[in-house]
Amino acid sequence: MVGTLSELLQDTHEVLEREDLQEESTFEKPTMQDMRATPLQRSMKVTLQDLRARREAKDLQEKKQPQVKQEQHGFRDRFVNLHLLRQLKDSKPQQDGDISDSRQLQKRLMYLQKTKDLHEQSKKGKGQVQENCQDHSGVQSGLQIKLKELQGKLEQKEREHEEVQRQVKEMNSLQVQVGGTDLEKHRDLLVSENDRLRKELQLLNSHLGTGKKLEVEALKERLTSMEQRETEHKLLISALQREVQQKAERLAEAELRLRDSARERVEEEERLNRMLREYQLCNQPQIKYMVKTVEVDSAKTKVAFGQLQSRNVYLEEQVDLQREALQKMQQQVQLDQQEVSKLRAQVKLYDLELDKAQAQMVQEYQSLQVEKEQAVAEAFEKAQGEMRAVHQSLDGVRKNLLTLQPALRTLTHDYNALKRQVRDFPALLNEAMGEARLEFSQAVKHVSDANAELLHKYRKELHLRKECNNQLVRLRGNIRVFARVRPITTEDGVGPGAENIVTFDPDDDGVLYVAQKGKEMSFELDKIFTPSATQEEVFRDVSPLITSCLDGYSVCILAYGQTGSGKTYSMEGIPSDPGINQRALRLLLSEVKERSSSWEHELSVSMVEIYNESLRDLLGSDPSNSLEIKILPGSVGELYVPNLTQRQVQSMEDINKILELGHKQRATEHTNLNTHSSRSHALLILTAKGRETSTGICSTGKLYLVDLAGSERVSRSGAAGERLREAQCINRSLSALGDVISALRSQQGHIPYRNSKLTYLLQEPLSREGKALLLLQVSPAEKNISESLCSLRFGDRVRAVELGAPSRKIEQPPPNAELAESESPVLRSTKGTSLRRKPQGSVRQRTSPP
Ligand SMILES: Nc1ncnc2c1ncn2[C@@H]1O[C@H](COP(=O)(O)OP(=O)(O)OP(=O)(O)O)[C@@H](O)[C@H]1O
Repeated sequence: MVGTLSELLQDTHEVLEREDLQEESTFEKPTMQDMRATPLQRSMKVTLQDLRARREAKDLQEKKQPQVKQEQHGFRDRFVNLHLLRQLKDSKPQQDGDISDSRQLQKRLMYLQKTKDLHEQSKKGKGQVQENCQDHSGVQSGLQIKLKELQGKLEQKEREHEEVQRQVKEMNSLQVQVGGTDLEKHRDLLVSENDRLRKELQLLNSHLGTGKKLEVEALKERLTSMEQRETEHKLLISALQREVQQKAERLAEAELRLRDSARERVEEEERLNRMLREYQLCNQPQIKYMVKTVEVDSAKTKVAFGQLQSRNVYLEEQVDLQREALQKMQQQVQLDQQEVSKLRAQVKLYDLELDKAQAQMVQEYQSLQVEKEQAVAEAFEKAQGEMRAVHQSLDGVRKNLLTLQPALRTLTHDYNALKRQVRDFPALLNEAMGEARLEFSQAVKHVSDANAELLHKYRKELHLRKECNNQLVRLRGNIRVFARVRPITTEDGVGPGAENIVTFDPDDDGVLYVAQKGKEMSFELDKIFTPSATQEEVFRDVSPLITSCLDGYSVCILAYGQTGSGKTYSMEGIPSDPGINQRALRLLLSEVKERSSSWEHELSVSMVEIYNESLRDLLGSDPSNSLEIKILPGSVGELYVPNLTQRQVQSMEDINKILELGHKQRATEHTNLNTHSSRSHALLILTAKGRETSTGICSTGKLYLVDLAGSERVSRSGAAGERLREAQCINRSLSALGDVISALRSQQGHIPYRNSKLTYLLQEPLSREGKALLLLQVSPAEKNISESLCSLRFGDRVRAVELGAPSRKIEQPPPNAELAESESPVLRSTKGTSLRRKPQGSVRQRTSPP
């Protein structure tokens, strides 16, 4: 039994080790499937492993059952052997009372021995069951206590065994005293058998002692690990409980047999008593002697027997107690069995679920396998196709390579050559760049030289063209048209309206551009003065015309333009920078001086104003007097202005006084457009009478310097009342001027000079006998664009007018010069200037202009 328990523990140890290994193998080496499995699959797998472990534990228990059965068979065999031995002993006939006593004693001894063995077996089985229960319930302390109790019981049994041995020795001594026969031989055999059994018992006891110690140590060692694996041990508990149940059954069977043997013992005693009585009846004397002896001995034996009986009763009580414990254990076992059945049912459920999960997993695995195989097959086919394509392209590439190799060689050759060229390229490039730069600079220089030369030639040609044009203009008698563009002033204000819209051609001083609504209009005139042109520059260009009056020409310079365009600035100028009027007088004075060696000149100046179509003498004592223009009596349409003041000028002082007086008397009024806007036409009329000292030829030239009134529209000036009338008069006179120009341009037979005082007064210079220059004053501001364009268009029309070759007015000296002088209207009167008179002897000589 001890060996069986050790083996059982060993098996348990091995099972646990196997489980450890399985756990290690399960948890340390997850397969690829585990890694790919879903959480449900993993949990199912864990459950499956748990169930497998439980099933293995169950299998182990089932394996243990044959061992237990084998042990049961061993017990049974031993019991049968003892029973046969007892029968064998019993089958020997008792020859005498001593033998019968000894047999009875031996029977008793055997009975006691059997009882002891059975008790020990039951005790061992019970102890084993208890140990197993304690072991598998995991209650170590209880196990140790039970172990100690068992050890105590074992010691007690050993003491009882020693007591029995002592009684046996006493029986042996009694037997020696009785003497030996065949029965004694049987008795010796029984004794020797008894000794052998005792030795076996001692051996078993020693095994039990050492085995128990080893088991306790092993159990202590295993206790920690068994606590950790409580769940797995429960399975073992159930298995062991089953084993306990079987052992309990076996114990019950042994008890039955024990009862049978007790009954047989009673029957045997009765049979022996009966035989003894019969024997006493047959052999009375011997029996008598023997009875005595037996009686003597029987008394002692009876005492021993009584003791043994009391002992037996005690043992039976113990057996009953053990039986009760056994019944409790059986109940516990039944409960455990119920638990086991529940667990089995659960296990079956788990098995079913496991089977289902396995089936599902297998199905999934198969479907996945199929998908995988399909995917692999498709990928394989695709890869094969791609491989084929790659092979084909590779073949093509190989062929191309073979064909391209010569080309590659040539390309390599070319590449090397190109590489060399590239290497040499920077040097070549630098060289070429240097040469190119040199050539380019030379070419640029050449071109710039050529350009400069061309420009020079162009300018020269332009100048010549101008000269020719001027010559032509002179020959044709065209009215020359100059334009002067004033700069932007503070009076133009700020903003878009004050933007400059006039630009110029840098190479041609006769072209001007006006930008209107994104378009650019060009105007070609005889000369254009930019805003930067000075009074001196303007005067320089008009001075030849001015000096021609000393030669007997009638010359007029008209400043035309809208209010504020700079007419007065150009004609009068400012004190620090005088205009054409003062400069002209100064020039004429200097010319007169220059020509004084051959010519005697007399310069006289008149200043008139045409205001509201009335002619007023600005140098007269009463400028408000209106003068009339009349035809000189006795002349052919020669005009003169009666009572017009003429002042001779011989010096700069005279000029300044005259101009100051005239300026002071000029009517100026405020308007919206110009704070000092001239509301009248102002005319400075210079008469240059000359006589050539050597020939006596006289010349009369006239210079009309006209500062016209503003040409703006009435609505724009905001005029009303008196101002409106002024504006209407101004416009009417300017309109008359335009009509005269148009008539002249179209070379009409009738020129409407008399339509206004202005044109009437300017009849001579605006006729074929005079020279005229129109100085257009232009405002560059965007807000004045319409007036500027009107002025420029007017200038365009004027420019087309051909007056014809001008004529000098010279007079041959009369035979009686004194008389002639006294009768000359020019020299005779300072009052009443003769504008045109043809006295006898005077001629108008057409000459080329100087
Ligand atoms: N070339 C110029 N350089 C500098 N300032 C100029 C120039 N032309 C005109 N101005 C200035 O423009 C303003 C108007 O000029 P100005 O009085 O001569 O105009 P206007 O045509 O005579 O006007 P109105 O017809 O009303 O008499 C003046 O202040 C004048 O000094």
